[in-house]
This record gives sequence, structure tokens and C-alpha cells, in this order.
Amino acid sequence: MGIFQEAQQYIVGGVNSPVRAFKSVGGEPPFIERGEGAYIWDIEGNKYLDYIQSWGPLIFGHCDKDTQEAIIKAVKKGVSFGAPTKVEVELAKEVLELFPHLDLIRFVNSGTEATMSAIRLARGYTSKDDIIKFVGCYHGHSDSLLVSAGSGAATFGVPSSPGVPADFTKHTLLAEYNNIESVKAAFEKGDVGCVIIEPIAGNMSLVPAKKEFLEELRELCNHYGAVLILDEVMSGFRASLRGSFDIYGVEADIVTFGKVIGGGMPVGAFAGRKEIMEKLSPVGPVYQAGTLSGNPVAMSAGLAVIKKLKENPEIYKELEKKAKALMEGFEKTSKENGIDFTYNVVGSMFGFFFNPKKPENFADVDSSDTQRYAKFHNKMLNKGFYFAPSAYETGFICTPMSDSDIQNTIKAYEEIAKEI
Ligand SMILES: Cc1ncc(COP(=O)(O)O)c(C=O)c1O
Ligand SMILES: N[C@H](C=O)CCC(=O)O
Repeated sequence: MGIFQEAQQYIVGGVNSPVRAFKSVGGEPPFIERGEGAYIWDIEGNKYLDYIQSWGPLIFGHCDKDTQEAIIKAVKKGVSFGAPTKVEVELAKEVLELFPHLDLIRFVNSGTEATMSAIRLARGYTSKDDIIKFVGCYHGHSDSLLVSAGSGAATFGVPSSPGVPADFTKHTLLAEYNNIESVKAAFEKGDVGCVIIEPIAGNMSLVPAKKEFLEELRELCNHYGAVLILDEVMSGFRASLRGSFDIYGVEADIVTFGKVIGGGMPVGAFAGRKEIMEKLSPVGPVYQAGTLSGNPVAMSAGLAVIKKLKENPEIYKELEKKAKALMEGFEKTSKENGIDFTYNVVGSMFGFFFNPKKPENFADVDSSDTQRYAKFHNKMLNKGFYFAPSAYETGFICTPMSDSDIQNTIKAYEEIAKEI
């Protein structure tokens, strides 16, 4: 019996997060034993160039020495105290220093917790229950946000999950990404306390918001007295050092973080204006808590990564150059082989579509050729290139990825393009 079959006897579907099961691309997931830099090795000794990087967190690649050292040092002092530690304050300071419009932060254990808590806080602050979310954006799996969601929910065709009572989602109003008229219509329909959006949507492959769309969204929130939550769990410290803020300059009322902020450890966070954040317990009445929140080992990993990023902000240009080179190479090969292909790159993030149109929203993304993506995925994996096992996910470049890694990936695509 193979390990995947054995895993399925004990763990639902053999995995602890659905997209890992490879259901939409077919085949079986390799079970990973170790990673080093840009590469991972499975338990059978196969080596892969890793374009997933733990779904984004590992911007410095696997086993980054500085992150490792910080983790080991922290572990030696004790893995958890359930009491305040100095390292939480240090990480909070390092993050907030980057964003003049964010005054206070709270750390949690995942991106799901960050967005769920941010929504509760926004509702508590405004005393308004309705929220606006965008079709194809994914903010984790909390009840009110699991409505027309991207990522695994879109991959498995269950964008709105059974088990979530209609009563819980009746306050979630939907709008179309990059379509301001649809947002205006949603505002007219309800009593909207907040709008949550991925400013650089990374859960319907990669679709960045248009600048004017995001600016108008900010204005609409001001007009209606709604809290604007920018979900930067994926794009924060990934698209750029300050995520979408560097690219659009739009000031959110609350920003949610995850992935890179924990250096590969389970961390999420939400930060916002003082007036809003002080509604949170123990200062205010909105309750939110966590046994392991602000865990010292996770905070130490995050601190090492954020400090290193702040010391080396030039890496983002380098990473973007590599992402562009990869996508341009794929585009050229696709053209030579009569394959419809479009792409987006933002910093170290890339997304591509077997689609003649560059998507601007989820409906566009959904019209891409996902069967072709499945073939692409299988054939590239066999050649040692590990891309996301779903057409609805983003790819990530890490600093140890070399120019020759990129060229080898393009060469591999040239070899398989005729077969997909
Ligand atoms: C934009 C965004 N928000 C929230 C989440 C949820 O984060 P987590 O998987 O850590 O719960 C994710 C990823 O899953 C994400 O990409
Ligand atoms: N798109 C998700 C996070 O960004 C993928 C991770 C997961 O759901 O396992």
C-alpha cells in the first residue's frame, strides 16, 4: 500500500487541507520529506523545484538559516507560555513601523483567524452586520466568508459550503472583483459594516485589483461609514515589502496578515487604526482570544523574516524579474504551440491562465482551460517542477531560485507544450 492510500485510512482524504489531495489535477501528491532553498524532496528521493513554497510563506526558501536559528533559539527557551513575551512586542513594532496608518496589531494563529476576527471587530465597531466580499476571493474557511470563495473552495466546486447555515451568510453580500458598479449595488442593498477584499487576489490564480477600482472602493467605504479590510494574508510582504500599500497607496482601516509574517510557522495577524482596534478585548468589548496566539517560537520566526526583508528590500525587484522571465518564457512557448496563454506578475507572485483573455474577475478566471492546466501540472511534476495542484492558485518565487532554475523550467515547458 502506498503512503497516500495509508494516509486516507487515517486522515480524511489523506490530507489536512483539501487542495493538497491533487483531486482537480489528478494523480497522487508526493509526500514531502525535506526542503532546501528552492527545492523539496519527496520520501522516494525525487527532487522538485518548488513554486508553492508552503503556499507563500517561505520567501527566503526552505531552511533559511536566519529563520532556523531564530526558531532553534526560541525553542530552547520553551515552546509556549500563554503569557506575554518580549518577542511579540518586537514583531509588532517591526510590522507597524512599516505602515503609518496602522496603530495597533493582534497576533493569531492563521489567516482564517485573522480575517474572521477582523470581520467581528469591524461589525462591533460599526454596529452594522452586513459585509461585502468579492466572488473568487478567499479569506480562509470561517462561516461568513466561505461564500463564493476562491482557492480550494473553487477548485472543488463548493465555493459556498454545506454546513454553513444560510442564516450565517445572509449578511454576506457579494460583488464582482474590479467592478465598482457591483459594489455600489451591494452597498445599496444592505447596511454594510465592512468590505473585505484581497487587493491582489491570489486565490483565483493571480488577479490584481485595478488602482482606480481600489481607490473608488476606499471612497465608497468612507461614504457609507464602512470599514475597509484589505486581506494581505498572501500579498503582505510578498507582492512588495508593504504589500498592496506600496503598489496602490490605498490606506485600509484594517489589514490582515498571515503566511510570510510567520516565516513558515502558524501565524496570522490583523492591524488597524487605534480607534477601531481599541474596541477589541481587553480594552473594548469585542471578544477575541487564543491559547497559542503570539506563540514565542512562531513570533521569533516571523521576526527573523520581517527584519531580513526590511534589511533587503531590493529582493522584491529581483524576485519580480525572475517571475516575469518565467511567465515571458511560458508565453513565448505557448504562442509557438498555439496555446492560449495570459499571465499576471506582482512582485514574487505569478499566475497564468490557459485563456486568450487576461482575467479581471472570477468569471474570467473560470473560463480558463482547467483540463489543460491539469495536463500541464502532471507533466511538469514528472519533470521535477512542483506547481500548485489547482488552476485557482498563485505561484511563488523565493530568493534562492536562480536564473538557471527559471530557464530550466521554461525548457521543461517547451518539451511538454505539444502534449497538453
Ligand atoms: C488571502 C488569504 N486570506 C486568508 C487565508 C487563510 O489563511 P490560512 O490558510 O492560514 O487560514 C488565505 C490562505 O489560505 C489567503 O490566501
Ligand atoms: N490558497 C490557499 C491559501 O492561500 C491554499 C492553502 C490551502 O488552502 O491549503
